[in-house]
Amino acid sequence: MIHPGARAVFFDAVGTLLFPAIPPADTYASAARRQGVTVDPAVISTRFVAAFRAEEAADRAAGWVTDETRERERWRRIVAASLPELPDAARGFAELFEHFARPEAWEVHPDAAAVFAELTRRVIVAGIGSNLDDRLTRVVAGHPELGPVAGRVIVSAAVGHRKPSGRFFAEVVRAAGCEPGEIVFVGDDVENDYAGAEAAGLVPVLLTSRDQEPIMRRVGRLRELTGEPGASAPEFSGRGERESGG
Ligand SMILES: O=C(O)COP(=O)(O)O
Repeated sequence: MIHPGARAVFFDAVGTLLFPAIPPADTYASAARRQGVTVDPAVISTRFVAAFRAEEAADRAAGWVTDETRERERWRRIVAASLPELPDAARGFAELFEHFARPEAWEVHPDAAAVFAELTRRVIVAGIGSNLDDRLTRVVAGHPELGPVAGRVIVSAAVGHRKPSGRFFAEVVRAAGCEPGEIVFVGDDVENDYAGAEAAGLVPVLLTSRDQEPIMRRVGRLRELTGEPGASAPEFSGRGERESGG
């Protein structure tokens, strides 16, 4: 799946390399319980997805512009919309924002170390391109197996534009230090990762267990990127949901 002329591979973070260790809705429900409120995680999940999509729609309308302040505001609004019954909304947001900044809140895809080792062997540069904010640096630093990408973590809040903006992918190209067509971008989101990278001239690969037409370049699991068929190892999808949770 990595074409012969490739000189760099950049990975999306959430849903590709990193997965919430606990389903985000359960983490939200625990935050509510600490304030004496019981909320069904299934209800939280439905509200969360709607709030997450609303924030994405607002970003699209604003030309995908972002920064650290906008990211905090995104998550403050998503927490408020997911847990409207919290007596102390500010406390709930602060606890959840901090929770997802901790390395132990996340699991690394079990294929990651083997894939990075193979990229190193082929002298291919590896990095991360994520819509998460500055907290990602702390999360990556807390997982030794992410060491090979730790020096090239590109987050949209620092770039000033979110995926799928071409401005974001231009920064990936700059960090990779080669031509767009020499960069493979791997992610689980059809619009933000696959279509965004493709429009910017990078070579996209979708990580998905579903048979999605007309996506031509896809892998069922990370290991297939460097040539190993997925069938030899059990499927890994992470215990958490696709969205980062805060
Ligand atoms: O959805 C998020 O906030 C995390 O973004 P990512 O999937 O680009 O890492």
